This record gives sequence, C-alpha cells and structure tokens, in this order.
Amino acid sequence: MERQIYLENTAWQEGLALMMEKLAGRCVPRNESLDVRLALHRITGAIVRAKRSSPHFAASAMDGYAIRAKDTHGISEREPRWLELGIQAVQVDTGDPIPEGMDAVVMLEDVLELGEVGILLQAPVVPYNHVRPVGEDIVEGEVLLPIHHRIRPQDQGALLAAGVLEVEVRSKPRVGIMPTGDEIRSPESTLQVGDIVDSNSTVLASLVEEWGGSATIWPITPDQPEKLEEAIQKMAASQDILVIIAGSSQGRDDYTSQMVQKFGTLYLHGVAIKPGKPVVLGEVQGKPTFGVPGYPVSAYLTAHLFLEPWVKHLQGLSKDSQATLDAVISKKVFSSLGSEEFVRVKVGRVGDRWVAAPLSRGAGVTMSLVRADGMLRVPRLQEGFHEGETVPVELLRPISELEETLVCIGSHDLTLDVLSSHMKAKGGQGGIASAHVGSLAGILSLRKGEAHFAGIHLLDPETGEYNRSYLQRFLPGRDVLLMNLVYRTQVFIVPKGNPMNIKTLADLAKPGIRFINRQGGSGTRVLFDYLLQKQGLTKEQILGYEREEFTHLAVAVAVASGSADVGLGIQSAAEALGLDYVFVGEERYDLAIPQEFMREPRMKEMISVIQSKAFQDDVLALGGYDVRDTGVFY
Ligand SMILES: Nc1nc2c(c(=O)[nH]1)N[C@H]1C(S)=C(S)[C@@H](COP(=O)(O)OP(=O)(O)OC[C@H]3O[C@@H](n4cnc5c(N)ncnc54)[C@H](O)[C@@H]3O)O[C@H]1N2
Ligand code: MOO
Repeated sequence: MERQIYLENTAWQEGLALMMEKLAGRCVPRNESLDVRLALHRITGAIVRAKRSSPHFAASAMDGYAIRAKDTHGISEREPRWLELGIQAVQVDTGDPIPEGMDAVVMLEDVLELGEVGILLQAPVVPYNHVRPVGEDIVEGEVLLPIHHRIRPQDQGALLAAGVLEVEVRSKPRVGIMPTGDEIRSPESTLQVGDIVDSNSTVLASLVEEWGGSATIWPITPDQPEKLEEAIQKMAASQDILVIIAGSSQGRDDYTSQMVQKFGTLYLHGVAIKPGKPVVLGEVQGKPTFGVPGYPVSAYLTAHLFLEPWVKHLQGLSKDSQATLDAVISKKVFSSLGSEEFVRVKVGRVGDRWVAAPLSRGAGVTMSLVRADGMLRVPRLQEGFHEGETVPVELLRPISELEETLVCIGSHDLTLDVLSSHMKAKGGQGGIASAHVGSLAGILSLRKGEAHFAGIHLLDPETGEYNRSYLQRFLPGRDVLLMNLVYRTQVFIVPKGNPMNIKTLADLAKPGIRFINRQGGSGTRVLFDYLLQKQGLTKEQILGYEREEFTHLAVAVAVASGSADVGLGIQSAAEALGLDYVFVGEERYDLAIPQEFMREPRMKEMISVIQSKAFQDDVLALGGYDVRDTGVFY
C-alpha cells in the first residue's frame, strides 16, 4: 500500500462542517417505540401528547367531607350549621372521587364538631374548595413533551399519569469502536515490553454512552491491511458510525486513511489542532467514519470535537456549549503558531479571581485529563499566553466543586495527595488542586495572589534554617504564616541493590555516574547545590547536572527506568517505586499560608484534617516522614 506523507492543516471547525455538509442529509435520526419505564435519558423523537386527563375524575385534595357548597350559604361563626352525614356530607380521604352531586370538600380540621349524625360548620365553603377537577394536571390531547427532549424521571411520571405507556424515542446511534495495532493488548493481559493496554476503546465507548449512543468495542485488529479491511467492512454493515483507533498518522503501519479511501470517501486527513492533528474524517458505506489518533489525550479530544456532534446529530441534537469562566493563567503557555492547542488546566478561586494552572501537555499523559478542571484553547494564530493574562477556560468540573478547591502552588510532596483525599473523605467536594513548580515559584505565586498556600522546603545556606528567610525576602511586609506539614527524609535514590555502590555525595562525582537533577528553584535543588558547595564540588563534576525533572516521583522514575543512576529526592518517592536509597538528611516541609486565607472555611477544614491523627497515620505509612510538628504554626 502506498504511504501517504501529507497531512492537511485545516481548522477543525471547517473539517467538521465539511463532513456535516457531505453526510448530514443522508445520515438522519431513526425512531423506535419504547416502554416509558425504560425511557430515562432517551430523546423524544416526536411530540408526545396525553392519552387521558389527570385526574380523570374529580378528586378530593384533602382528608375531610365532601359537601354541596350551596348547603353552606349564610353560615357564619354566629350561625353555625349542621350538615347531615350520608346525605349532605360524605367522609372522603385525599384522592377519593367526589361523590355524585357533591362539589366541595371541607378539611377535617375545619369541622367545628363531629356529631353522631352530622358535622357542624361555622364558615361557608365555595364550590370546588379542595377539589381537584378533571384535567387539573393534564388534559387529554395536551402536549406533554416536545420533540428532542431528554426524558427525566418527572417526565416519566407525567407520561404514565397521562396514559402514555410507549413513547417514540430516537434510536441510539450505534457506534463501532475498533482498536488497532500490533502492540495493543486487552486490559487483562500481562504486558511485555512494547505492549500497550487498550484504554482508548473504553474511554471512547463511555463517552459515546454519555452522549446517548450505543457503543460496541470491536476485537483488537492487528496492523495488517487484510485484517483491517475485513473488520471495517463488518463494522460498516452493522453500525451507524465507525471509529478506528490509531494508525491515523504516517508511520509504516498507519493504514486508516487508505482504508477509508478504499471503501468510501476520505474527506480530510489532518486538522490544525494539538493534540489530535492526524485525525481522519470520511465515510464508509455512507457511515460517518473517524480515524482517531492513538495517543489517549488525542483520542479523547478528537472524539469530543468530531464524534460527539455526530452522535448528537443522529439523535436530532446539537452539541451543548461548554460552560466557561475567565481565569488568570499562572504561568506562561507557549504554543506554536498554526495549530489550535488544547491545554488542560487546574482551576481554583483565589480571593476574588479564578486562577488556571496548566498541566502536562503530552498527548500520552492521560492523568492530565483526570486532573484537569478545565480546558484552555490557544488560538491557531497565537503563540500562547503570557503569565497573568486573563483567558477563557472551558470547565470540565462543576463550578461548585471548584469554588471549594484550595489552590496549592509550590514544591511537590506526596502527602498533599493524601491530604486532598482526606478532605474529600470528610465530604468536602473540593480538595486541593496542586501545581508542582518548586518552592520558590510557589512563593512567587503567593506574591501574585494565585494560590491559597504554597508547599515549601527552602534551606537558607547562610543560617541552615528553613523557609522563614525566603518569605521575608520575597514577600516583605506580607503577613504569611508558616505551618509544618512534615519533616521528610531526603535520600539519594538508587536502583534496587545499589549497583553503583553510592554511599556519599562524593560518589556522585565518580566517572560514569549519571545524575538526574531537579529544576532550579525547587527546594531539593537548593539543597543539592548547598551540599555540593559544602563538599567543595562543582556542577561540572556531576554528569547529568543539567538534566532536570519537576517532581520527586519523576526523579525516581528516571532511576527505576535506568536512564539515571542516582537522583536526590524524598524517601517516600524511592519507596513508592521499590527503589533503594541512601540517607542524606532531614528537611522541613512547611505550608506558607497568607493570613487573609486563614478565614476561609475550606482552609480551616484543611488545617483540622492536617492536625488529625487519621491523616498523620496515613503519612507515616508512606515511609520517610516525621509528624512531630505536623499542624504546628511557627
Ligand atoms: N513522523 C510523524 N510521526 C508522528 C506524527 C507525524 O505527524 N509525523 N504525528 C504524531 C501525532 S501528533 C500523533 S497523535 C500520533 C498518532 O498516531 P497514530 O494514530 O498513528 O497511532 P499509533 O502510532 O498507532 O499510536 C500512537 C500511540 O497511541 C497508543 N495507542 C494506540 N491505540 C491505543 C489504544 N487503543 N489505547 C491506548 N493507547 C493506544 C500507541 O500504542 C502509541 O503509543 O502519531 C505521531 N507520530
Ligand atoms: O496530534 Mo498528536 O495528538 O499532537 O500528539
């Protein structure tokens, strides 16, 4: 098969519009009749009218007595009147039919006296008093629901009350999802090097279900043209929409676009978005067909941009617009010209403004989608955003949750995640949104009003003291409290068995030892530079000094994967990955909290969690932590 090496660079909106223009008229919604009791969340395919009135008989609205209103004319407190039971008054309960000839109900509590043969009234009653007339709620023939209405529980109630047992709904669009690739394995497989778990199929199928479709995941198909051809034809025969995962790019085994061309029409290969550029748009046997890129974030995003409108179209719906808010961006976002880039962000409200902190940009980083509170779009003809710029963010979580979230910008520590989940366990919706930028950058975020607190561990080489002098230097005149979160053990993280026999800092300068560093401004970097200086070593003597990671875990991963022999980091990160370590020293990890946020209920909540035994026990279980001052203010 010929390799295509040209990808288009069309705006995604144009790609979608082109596909709609070619196919929308031919692919239209279908209806089916469904038992109302099974119709929750389905979309009505026609106007629904009442088959009978409700109530269908005049009914008492209260417990009491049915009477004739005219029998009460002239009654007053001074001239009460007896109505004879069985003749002028008949006892009824709420919902009972009104007996023939009666036209009003007096409530039990409005009856002055109940005698053997009658009831004594002291006020007149108007006709239809406490009577629900026929059709009070629903009149036969009336429109109950419009077309293209998503059926809710209360709608089901009204339909049944109105005698409607079967309702015309849109058939769920059938979406076939085909994972492809020689390296793709089903989730339960034991993985060999090079194998990748098929996570995309489930993500896409669940999205389709959320959008009202019915998804079927096809067996994993290897990168062989004959196998792919057979599968795609079978899928086209039974499904309304086809999705082929991976093989969208230009590699040796990327066949999707040729396949679409062979069995149908290729409309477009490649749009100007990042991630998700190599998406394939076309039709096979008249069915809208999508080749979504294999990288999980790309697959998710292209599904939202292209597949969602089609799943909705086949139900007669259009895509809902996303709620947005304006947020101040916490760090510069650079984006290359020419592509619209979708950046995942954490969002929180600090003081009276919203702050957005960008997350990892990699198309393979699924956790960026898990952690994201919102999506920021960088327009095609823009090279990004400046730090501090106000930008619109599309929300991926309810705003009520975000209102309760505390924003922590600063150094990374594993106990922050434990803290956040303890806060959620207590019923808090928000928890902590943390961005890991290093201690110094965290202090600067406090200065700019972009965080509620910062996690910091900055050693002052002059005094050997932690943190306080940095606050004085960078936040002069600001009232910022320091609370200890933990003492933690810094270690040299080494592979299991310590094959390079690293014992002291001096060993790091030995020839061939590859070090992995932390970014400038991180507390661990400050500590490392301090240790080097104390030892009389220079950075030139450390191989890999220039190679930087942003978190302790990333350093541990570099050691675990064999790309570095040693890194400086916290003991818990080494333990989390089953690595060995060499003790370096204990350091103080504090939370710096501006006084003005201490009044916030969510901050008080966090402090009470930090001071709880349950939280501290979980911290100790991580290993490498000491909680002797946890929750103590200095
Ligand atoms: N020379 C070029 N290489 C690539 C380009 C390019 O323009 N020139 N584009 C890159 C971009 S951008 C993307 S996105 C990917 C698209 O890749 P494909 O759609 O062809 O997919 P694969 O290469 O097969 O896989 C990419 C990645 O995704 C993993 N994958 C695949 N299926 C699944 C699944 N069902 N569940 C989870 N993960 C999956 C796969 O194993 C790979 O790791 O191409 C770039 N390359
Ligand atoms: O388009 Mo790819 O999804 O940028 O990584």
